[in-house]
Amino acid sequence: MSADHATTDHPVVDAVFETVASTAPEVRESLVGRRSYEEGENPSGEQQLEADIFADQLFEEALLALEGVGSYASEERDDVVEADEQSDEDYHLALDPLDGSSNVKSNNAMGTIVAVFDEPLPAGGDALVAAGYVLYGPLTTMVVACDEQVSEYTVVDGERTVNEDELTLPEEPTVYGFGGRVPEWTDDFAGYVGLVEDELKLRYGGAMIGDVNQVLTYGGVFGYPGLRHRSEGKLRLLFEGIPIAAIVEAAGGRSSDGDGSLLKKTPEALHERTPVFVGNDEFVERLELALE
Ligand SMILES: O=P(O)(O)OC[C@H]1O[C@](O)(COP(=O)(O)O)[C@@H](O)[C@@H]1O
Ligand SMILES: [Mg+2]
Ligand SMILES: [Mg+2]
Repeated sequence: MSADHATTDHPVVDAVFETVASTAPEVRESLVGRRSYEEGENPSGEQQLEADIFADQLFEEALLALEGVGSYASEERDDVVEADEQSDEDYHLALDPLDGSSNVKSNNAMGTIVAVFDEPLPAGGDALVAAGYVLYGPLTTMVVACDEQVSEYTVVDGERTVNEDELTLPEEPTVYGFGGRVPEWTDDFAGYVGLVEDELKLRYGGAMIGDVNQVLTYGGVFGYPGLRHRSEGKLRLLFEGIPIAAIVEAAGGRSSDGDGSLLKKTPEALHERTPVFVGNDEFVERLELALE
């Protein structure tokens, strides 16, 4: 990190997150009047809100215009979009423009997830250079992980200010949140949840970014498991799993697909899904033992 700790040693990464921060207020404002569903579905077969599509277009335009950004992929579109000019040095971006967008209707927290790779997409954790997210909560905050360092910013009027430049998971975990309907959980996973319930407090908001941010703040574990009728779970490896894994691991925690780190995985297809678990070491390790 550079001396003021606000930026990284990668100018394009800095430009990407500055642009994400400067776009965030517009995304927030755009939610007014865009809370209804569109006719179509996204490539994962989920209904899209007008806000999902609007945010995707805003980020695509703003980020592809940056020098050094070679391509843009998002949860809301089938294929990768390439920049007009290409170079071997380019970075490639994977975004979940609105994570937890079903929370827009009920006015609960949601986020934007950004992953920066140095290889064309789909790429795996070994090609990840930086990852971050914006959380649209009572405040707008942004967390960025790069070079094993995690910083948290407050975003006001599109400008980011550092709150914490060495964010780490608290050593004494207190919260957990798991997605999927309980009858859809496997017996092994349900058994693990029984143990977690004895030690931690349930906090589940239905937007991965909100739920993961709680784990980063209070310590604990978040997961969206493989389900009885969908063993790959719900979350997308490229747009959700890999970036969140990178942030939590850089903050001193651990990630897993139930078997090993999500950062060891490379998606074969852009919209591939995976079970996702992140949090304090001990809870993710026990999860892997429970699912063995
Ligand atoms: O409503 P469920 O099944 O608990 O699912 C919640 C999960 O789905 C998601 O909303 C999926 O993300 P999108 O809103 O980007 O599709 C996650 O943020 C969240 O963890
Ligand atoms: Mg999402
Ligand atoms: Mg989304």
